[in-house]
Amino acid sequence: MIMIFECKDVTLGYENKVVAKNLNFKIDQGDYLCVVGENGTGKSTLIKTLLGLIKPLNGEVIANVQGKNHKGVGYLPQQTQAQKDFPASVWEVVLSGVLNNDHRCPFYNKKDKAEAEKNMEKLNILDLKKRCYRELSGGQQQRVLLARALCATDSVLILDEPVTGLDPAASMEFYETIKDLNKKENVTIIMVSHDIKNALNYATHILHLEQENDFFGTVEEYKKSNVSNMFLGGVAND
Ligand SMILES: Nc1ncnc2c1ncn2[C@@H]1O[C@H](COP(=O)(O)OP(=O)(O)OP(=O)(O)O)[C@@H](O)[C@H]1O
Repeated sequence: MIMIFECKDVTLGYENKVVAKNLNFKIDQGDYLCVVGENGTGKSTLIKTLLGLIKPLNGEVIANVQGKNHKGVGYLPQQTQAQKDFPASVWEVVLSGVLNNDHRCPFYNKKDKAEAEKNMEKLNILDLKKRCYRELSGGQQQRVLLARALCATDSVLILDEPVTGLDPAASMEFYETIKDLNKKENVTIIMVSHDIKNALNYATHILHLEQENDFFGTVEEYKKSNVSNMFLGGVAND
């Protein structure tokens, strides 16, 4: 098993504010982890910490992230209204995914363009190439952002509440796409979600953040745990 992330006794938070304490968990290549929990329990703070955007207040975060062509993680942030209105073409949005620490030159080369095209094909959005991003539906926008994220990595995707605002059909389509990337291409998935039912359907592991009562384990272990019983009130066994 190739370890991708490991948190050892990690305390998450900001200056003078502890958000979560004593987190211990490990994510291996090919895992599909859903991070669940009530509002404000630190899910987004954990994501920022895994991405290295903020440092843990205590403990150790070990990251072992390597893509095929690029280093790093593909990241799909929570979309703000301003991002939804971004005035660029689909092609420009996807292509910008290749820009990372290793890419110091502001121009795109042939390899970059081939990578962007390949990921658009994979996500079935080649026909949207010339469209303006802000004129797309929510589901189409998420596919564009996913193609963009895949330009940054082919090994780890981090998604923060990716189906928020999508209708049920678009949500299911999105989940199926993520499932294919995980199962067929062994992409490690870390997804923050409030959609617990689908988290339990698709994930291999659950990290439930709750003050003083965090849980980490497989979906099967989670379904049997006290944390899930209290949180779900029976959904786990539906
Ligand atoms: N930049 C920041 N500085 C200080 N405190 C912050 C900052 N960002 C978030 N917080 C606080 O940290 C706590 C955890 O926030 P976080 O966004 O990680 O929770 P969450 O579980 O993702 O919530 P939600 O489900 O509502 O998205 C909250 O109390 C929040 O107010």
